[in-house]
Amino acid sequence: MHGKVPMGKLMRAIGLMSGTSLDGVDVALLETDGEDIVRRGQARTYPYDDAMRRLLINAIADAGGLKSRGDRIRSLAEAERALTERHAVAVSQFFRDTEIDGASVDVIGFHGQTVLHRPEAGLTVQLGLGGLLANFTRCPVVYDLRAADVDAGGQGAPLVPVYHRALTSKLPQRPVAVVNIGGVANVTWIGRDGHLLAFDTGPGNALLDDWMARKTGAALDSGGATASNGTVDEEAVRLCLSHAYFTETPPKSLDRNTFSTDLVDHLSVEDGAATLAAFTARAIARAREHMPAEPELWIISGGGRKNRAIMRMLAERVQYAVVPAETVELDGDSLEAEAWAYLAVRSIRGLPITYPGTTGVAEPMSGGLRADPTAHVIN
Ligand SMILES: Nc1ncnc2c1ncn2[C@@H]1O[C@H](COP(=O)(O)OP(=O)(O)OP(=O)(O)O)[C@@H](O)[C@H]1O
Ligand SMILES: CC(=O)N[C@H]1[C@@H]2OC[C@@H](O2)[C@@H](O)[C@@H]1O[C@H](C)C(=O)O
Repeated sequence: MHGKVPMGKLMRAIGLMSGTSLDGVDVALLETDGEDIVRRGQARTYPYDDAMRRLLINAIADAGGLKSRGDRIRSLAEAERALTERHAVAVSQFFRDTEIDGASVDVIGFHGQTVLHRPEAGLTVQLGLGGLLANFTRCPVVYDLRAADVDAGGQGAPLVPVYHRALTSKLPQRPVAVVNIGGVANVTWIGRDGHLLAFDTGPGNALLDDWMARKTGAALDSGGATASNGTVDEEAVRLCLSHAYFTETPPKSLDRNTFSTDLVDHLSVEDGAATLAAFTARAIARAREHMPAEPELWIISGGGRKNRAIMRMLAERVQYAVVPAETVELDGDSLEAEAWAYLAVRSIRGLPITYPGTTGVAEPMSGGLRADPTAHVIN
């Protein structure tokens, strides 16, 4: 049942997200009309192995030399093919693990892997072969959802805000803030009338991950235990927060590698972790400087909600409650994958996915490319 679906009808969509932390493919099922109706289904994560992660790290390094978004220099072509195959495997594993019938899915929303994000130069590059994934999965695929926005002068990120609005439409608190703490952190502010303001706040966990890997060999600071045992170097945090990015008026977005751990290099593992956690939390709190009114609730999604140091430091600096997504019956691990399912349905229906308040485009606009499976050739 891959045919056309009339407006207003629910579609069954799969969302696929591979975020900046390079930890794996998040897969989620959603039933939605692309507007207010959102029925969240099952979700799973399929972690990358070391070889895939290394391929992506090399691709990100090589992407630094890209002049146009279509070029696939050095390791990029190999990484793009491997990434697409890994997503196809994740989809078939997902159908096996959840016993969902793949033929009942109307569309797949495919984020791909961001390897370069320089919207000021009109460039955002997500690896991912939509046509190949459509053929592997035998399902229509919507991909490249950021490109049209950047071509129209937008930031190309964040794209999840319109989904945040749908998810929070029934909550009594307004304005509400939804923060995703992944590799990078981003916030959506939703006003009483549904007005959206969204931007990347600063680092998420990427600096902390890099720090832990370099100092201890661990992939992350599990639960924020190391950061919780350290002392924040106030001067280093002050210097980190003196970066011009924080006073820039949104819309604005970041590349994973905009910030570095240089300013904490002289510290112990624990103090460095505490200082980086404080940098992330205070950069999020500083987002309030750009908001028209104080959010009455802060909902946190992404892996960073599991870092108790970041959560505590953020709660200390904002006026209202800071809660993990689960407190309001959302899933903080699958939210972005769900968003890509939602965005794919909006794309197919020609509904806007980006707005002046989210990416800075002049008018609300849709985006995304659609690839349908090609007919089987019978020899
Ligand atoms: N148990 C945990 N304790 C502390 N931190 C954690 C835990 N689990 C995951 N994280 C952090 O969460 C990050 C992954 O979060 P998430 O999967 O939301 O990011 P992402 O989607 O890849 O990134 P982005 O949203 O920036 O694209 C890792 O970098 C890791 O540091
Ligand atoms: C260019 C890019 O991939 N940006 C990501 C990244 O990861 C978090 C933050 O930076 C956000 O801007 C965005 O992802 C989310 C899912 C978004 O577009 O809403």
